[in-house]
Amino acid sequence: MDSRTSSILTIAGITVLGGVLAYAAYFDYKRRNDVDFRKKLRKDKKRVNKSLAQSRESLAASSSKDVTPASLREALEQVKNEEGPQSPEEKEAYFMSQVSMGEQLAIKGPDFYLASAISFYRALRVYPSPVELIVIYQKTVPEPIFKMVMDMTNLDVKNRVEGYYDAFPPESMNVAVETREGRKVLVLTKDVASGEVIYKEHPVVTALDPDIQIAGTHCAHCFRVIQSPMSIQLPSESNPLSSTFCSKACLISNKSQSHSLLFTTESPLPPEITPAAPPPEAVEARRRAQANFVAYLKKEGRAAPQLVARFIARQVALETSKMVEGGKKKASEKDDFTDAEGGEYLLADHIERLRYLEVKPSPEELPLLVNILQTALPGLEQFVTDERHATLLGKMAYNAFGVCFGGGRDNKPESEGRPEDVEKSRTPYGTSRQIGSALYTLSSYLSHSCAPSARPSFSSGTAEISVIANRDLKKGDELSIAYVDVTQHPDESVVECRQRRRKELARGWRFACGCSRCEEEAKAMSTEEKVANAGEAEQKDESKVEASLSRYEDAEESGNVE
Ligand SMILES: C[S@@+](CC[C@H](N)C(=O)[O-])C[C@H]1O[C@@H](n2cnc3c(N)ncnc32)[C@H](O)[C@@H]1O
Repeated sequence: MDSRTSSILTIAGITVLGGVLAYAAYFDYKRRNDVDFRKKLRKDKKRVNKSLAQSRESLAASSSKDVTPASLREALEQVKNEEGPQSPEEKEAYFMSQVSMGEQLAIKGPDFYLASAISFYRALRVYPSPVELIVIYQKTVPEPIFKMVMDMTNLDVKNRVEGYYDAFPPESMNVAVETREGRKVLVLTKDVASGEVIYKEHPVVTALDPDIQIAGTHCAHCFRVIQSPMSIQLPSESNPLSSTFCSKACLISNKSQSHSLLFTTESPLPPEITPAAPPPEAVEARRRAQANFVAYLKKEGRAAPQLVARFIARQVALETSKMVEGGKKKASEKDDFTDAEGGEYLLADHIERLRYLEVKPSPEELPLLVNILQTALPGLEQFVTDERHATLLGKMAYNAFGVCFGGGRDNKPESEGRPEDVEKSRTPYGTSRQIGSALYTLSSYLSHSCAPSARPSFSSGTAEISVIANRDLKKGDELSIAYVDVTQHPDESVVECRQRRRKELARGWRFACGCSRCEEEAKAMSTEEKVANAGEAEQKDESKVEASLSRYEDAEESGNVE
């Protein structure tokens, strides 16, 4: 690995070490708002003493000048196996004790450099802004020690980055992610029979279509049809989107994942560490920020901005829940997104790897979202930069599924925009028949075919996706679904059906379909052409696909990441 690759890897992976860093905002908030905070920190001596003892042990184990890659690997494993501090207070105390230990050991000379590096590395693992800390280390820590810290960081990041597709997806999903012809695809890990459910997956985030949301006919969390006596609504001041829930369980999940942060004035921190009630003007500012964002969502009528907002809120919620002892992911939360085996990978790891379309967000959108985060907890706004926001929108546009029950509905209001601007989601029934959109981790990798080997189904009556085999399939076969309606309609010829679906694919996902059906139909058409002059239609068809594609060519090159 050359030094450039290594530093890119470090920068890319460093946020992984630090998680979403919600507690950075929390530190900041507490420092500014809670005078007792520092006093409490000083009292928390127990954890400090424990980590000092750990550092003394490492010191005894490594008083040698010969630091080999094997000893660095061993040191990394040791640190990773240690039980780290949990709460923000513990993290801060631990951080300070490890930095001070690192400094003292560094002064003792080269025999103690590895032990010193271990301490600095421990501090780095809990610091809210690791990249910033590395810059400080570079200027202040002796060079050989700094190099050891960086070697450990790179090794950890490399293991995590490279090991991802070994751990994900879990074996129980019956598929693996493989790269074929430069694309990531899902490949079966066992034989399946036609009609068999290959895997099921819960969504990461969902957003009902606006008309359904207003009608209150479906649960805003799981999408289940509401049985009227069961419907639950929050008071209107905490429910600006007029969400209806099918059960208390869905209401609680939705609130804890995203609703509370985005649409209520409740504290975004766990009750154990909720600071004193904010002043009325701060509550009012938060409510205004939410109302403005909701007005924007209603005006736009698109799913992607809501999916992005809910995704960011969910990440914040996952991180803040870890701020209290025992607050790691609860068993009930586990199935809500496809967990990687070993549990080392976070929601951010899964989403980070998804490809995205280059999109131009409306300039209004980010400031509105930032305002919601900032008024909920000052400091949270740091998590969404322009680039991150555009990338997330592009990920939603590229990967979201349209959720359709049965064959889908036929009362969705017509979109007013130009066909090429209409938001598209992946569904074999067509976006016009969906009730809402949902993003899944594993299913994001499903590729398209006009003669698909599998189909998405929502047979549980919720947004949980089941992927079902369309025919008998063998281990090693690639799974494909139809992103668009590929059935030939009664009023369409083969040529027209081919043209319609290829145009939709080019507009929505920016590729020219090369599936076996498209190729066979093209061949058959060139024969027909001689007989019935159908070639004209074919040429028109291809030129339309080409026109759609060339419009997006630049974006395709820069927007799709591996
Ligand atoms: C939602 S992503 C699917 C995951 C993607 N294959 C990956 O590498 O991560 C959709 C993109 O996959 C690619 N894709 C899917 N099916 C394809 C196909 N049949 N032929 C060519 N590209 C396809 C296109 O670039 C499309 O925009």
